[in-house]
Amino acid sequence: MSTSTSRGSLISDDVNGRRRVAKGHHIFHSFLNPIFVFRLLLAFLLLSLVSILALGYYVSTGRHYYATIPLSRPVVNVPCAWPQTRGQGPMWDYGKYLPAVHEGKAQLRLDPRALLFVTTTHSSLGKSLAEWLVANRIRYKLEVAGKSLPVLTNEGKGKFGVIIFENFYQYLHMDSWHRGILDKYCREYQVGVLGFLAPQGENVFSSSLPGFPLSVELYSHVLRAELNPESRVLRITRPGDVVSPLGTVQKWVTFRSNHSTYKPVEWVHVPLEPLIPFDQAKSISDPPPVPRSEQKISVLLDEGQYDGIPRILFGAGLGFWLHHLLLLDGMSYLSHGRLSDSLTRYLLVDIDDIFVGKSGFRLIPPDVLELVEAQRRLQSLVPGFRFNLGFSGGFHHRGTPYEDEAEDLLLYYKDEFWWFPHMWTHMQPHSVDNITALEAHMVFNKQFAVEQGLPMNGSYAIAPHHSGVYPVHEPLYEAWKSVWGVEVTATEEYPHLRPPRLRRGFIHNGIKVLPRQTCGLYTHTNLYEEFPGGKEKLEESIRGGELFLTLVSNRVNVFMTHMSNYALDRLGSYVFESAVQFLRCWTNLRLETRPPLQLADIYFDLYPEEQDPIWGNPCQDKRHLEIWSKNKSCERLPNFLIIGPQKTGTTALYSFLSIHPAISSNRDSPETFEELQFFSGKNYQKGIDWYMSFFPPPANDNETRYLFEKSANYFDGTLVPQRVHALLPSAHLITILIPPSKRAYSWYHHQRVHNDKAALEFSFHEVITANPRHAPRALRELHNRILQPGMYAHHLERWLALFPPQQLHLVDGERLKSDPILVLNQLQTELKIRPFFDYANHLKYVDQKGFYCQVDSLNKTKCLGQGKGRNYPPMESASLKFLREYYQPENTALEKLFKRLGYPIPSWLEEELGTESQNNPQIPAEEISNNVSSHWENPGSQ
Ligand SMILES: Nc1ncnc2c1ncn2[C@@H]1O[C@H](COP(=O)(O)OS(=O)(=O)O)[C@@H](OP(=O)(O)O)[C@H]1O
Repeated sequence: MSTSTSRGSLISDDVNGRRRVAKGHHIFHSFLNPIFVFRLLLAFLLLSLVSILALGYYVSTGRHYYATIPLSRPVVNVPCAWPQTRGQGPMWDYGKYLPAVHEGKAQLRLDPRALLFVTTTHSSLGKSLAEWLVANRIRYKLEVAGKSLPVLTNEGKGKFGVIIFENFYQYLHMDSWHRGILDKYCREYQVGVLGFLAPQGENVFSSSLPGFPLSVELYSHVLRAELNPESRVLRITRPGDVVSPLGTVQKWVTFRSNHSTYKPVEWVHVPLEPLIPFDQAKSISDPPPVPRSEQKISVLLDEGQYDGIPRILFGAGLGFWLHHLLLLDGMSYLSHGRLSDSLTRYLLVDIDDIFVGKSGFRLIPPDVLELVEAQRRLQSLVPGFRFNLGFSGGFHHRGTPYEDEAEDLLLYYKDEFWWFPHMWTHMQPHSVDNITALEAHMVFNKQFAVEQGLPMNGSYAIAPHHSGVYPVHEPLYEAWKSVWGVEVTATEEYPHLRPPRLRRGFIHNGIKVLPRQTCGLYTHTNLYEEFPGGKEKLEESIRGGELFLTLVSNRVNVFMTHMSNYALDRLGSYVFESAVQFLRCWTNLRLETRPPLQLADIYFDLYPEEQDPIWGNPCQDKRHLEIWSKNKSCERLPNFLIIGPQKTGTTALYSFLSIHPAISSNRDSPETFEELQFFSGKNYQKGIDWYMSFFPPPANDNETRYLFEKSANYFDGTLVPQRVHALLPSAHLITILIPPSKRAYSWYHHQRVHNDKAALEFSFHEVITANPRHAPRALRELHNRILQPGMYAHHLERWLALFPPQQLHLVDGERLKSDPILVLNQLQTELKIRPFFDYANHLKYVDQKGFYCQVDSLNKTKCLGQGKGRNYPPMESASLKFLREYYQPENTALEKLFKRLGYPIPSWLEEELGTESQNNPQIPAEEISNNVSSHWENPGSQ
């Protein structure tokens, strides 16, 4: 039945379809009609339902939320003197002041490295200076001032391009001998000194600097600062404007001089009369008068005319953001450009999860239009700039109709942007161990990209929550390559999220991983007024703070943002437009952009040393643990390692330890047998999943068990200590030492058995006495490989630089041969292995072999193979004599090392040093560390 009104008539169809017409005067009577009342009620109910549905729609579209946000979004506003005055010249003509060129014509023999003198290793400015150098990848050597000087030259080359003093007074008060050496170095190698004048005393003072025609004054309050646009120091730094307030600096030192060697770099304005605190002013409408002020020099260049050494002096530390830039420029100036970096910075802004977000926090059509506009504005500042959009197709059209409309609009503008894939449903790849399942997710997303005709940037992908990129989940890398042909990704997590300045890149399994930066915006950071910690914090980050310094210090910047950052308040566009404008105002840096693959090539060309990763321990970082497969466990990593060196009895110790019921070794590798040689060779590139796969999975029986591995070439591998320390920082390290001459001889015979050409061609004596510079290559190499590992002290010091002595266990290899039972029993105690296993019942001396061998449960002996305990003629006395002399300095250092660590001196070492007749001096009890091992022969006690 339908109803309609027509000119006062009520026309209705009855149930039989006949049309009934009621005249107007009948209407009143109709009100009393119960059918009419019922209909009215029905109509009212219908109306209510429609209203509820309409309200529901309105609420779900997100428009309501949109209406609640402040009408005024933050508007980009970067005051800057130069854009307005450029070419018009009322202030300065900035057109004239191009970035200074610091490189001179002279060929300077200088390393691009800084020498940084700090007051103490914990002093705050010293720490900030070191951190800033690290962030800018500037190599430096840190020294505590007041101690002796480091070696300054190497083969006629200056080792440092600039000398920095955290406290310049320490340079001034250096003893004359050291000051003389340092100044001589600076003059001869044309190196400058950069110093900070730490304020001394509380009140305003004035004093002269000893030895210089220069006086300093201290001010506890300055009004504003500005740069000298004519300063030849300014290279990265551009005098953007007059700036205040001045960061966290409490006190300023200013400089005064009449000598022409001194030139201002930065000025501050100091008040001429005491300031009236604002709360004491009569009223807001009657603010205190602008105080009269005087300009003082706060950063000073000494051109070196006075004493031949150029210097740059800072009247305040890095608490004032501009000083970060001036420090870089100062180092560049004083090192004649040896410590200069390029002025180009690359910028890529990823918008992850372009379809992922809660309703109400998603883009609506005006946001999309604004995103396109913001991109156009950014393009005028960063040529070719495009937002890089990450998508999970499974979330497409999951918003309200209005939000879905925005996605349609975004896809309409698809060619304006770059696009890259996430997972289809935004799932975390580390939670899927099966490559096929991961590939299936990716294939869905790929189909989506094809259907939508997305202009894929190609070869770049990002994993949701960084999962699987680092710590590496091998199936992700494999699936990425097979489905998308991924060649580049990025993460914030390598080596760790914090501190951001230490984030680095690496290459794994053919995929280049770039470091990713954050701009302070996360999925929930959407409203300017509600920015966590206050909007001032965001402004500070943009205007000289963290975001600004990130852009300055990173040549390649890949930023992570999210879709919701471009909805609501559109903070994402605000932040990047402001940051880019601020950077352009205050620096001469040129911002450029490139697609990810090109960026990755640029990055690894700049930093080739970063290509090889250093695998960290996922269990040492809570965040890493969260994005690590539940099926992986750090219990599958070894507790201790036998690190070598080769030919010292490592196989014997390995096989004897393996008898212990609580100790398990790795399973054999098809290529390198019982040795995995993970940390020392190309296996390291295979990653930690590969390494862990050789160890038994955790047992369910609650029994404590100890895992270990032995690879005898770890001992002298250059990168090995660092790699082991990164993955196994609390591992115990066992090293076995025998006379280095004997080790060399054993290794020579080992090489002959393995048909090493040079070993077969040359006698042992010829090999060890070969000229390391002029001998044929094969001989030279053999010479080095035979002799190098015997530099015991040198190698042990490299391990000790990273591991505490308690984790290093030195085993006397001669004692291991003669009394392995004692050695193993003692080692169990040192390594705190439970339960104790008495080896007396499990090892037996076998005359035929000439060594101890295992005894099995049937009382049968099992000796090591023929390759261990070979028969070869004794070493010629001439070779022995040569080697004793060759190793003499190293053996002397080893003796000292033993004493330092609290070990008794083994008899073979005394023999090698020719000191066996002297009494082994008793080590005072208090010097003997817990590490003392009775498995060392102590001739003193014999
Ligand atoms: N119990 C037992 N059985 C056999 N051999 C023993 C044993 N204990 C120590 N040694 C000595 O170990 C030397 C081999 O050292 P490595 O096992 O470290 O060699 S390798 O680097 O793994 O190739 C080997 O060197 P060579 O004598 O030159 O063959 C042995 O002297």
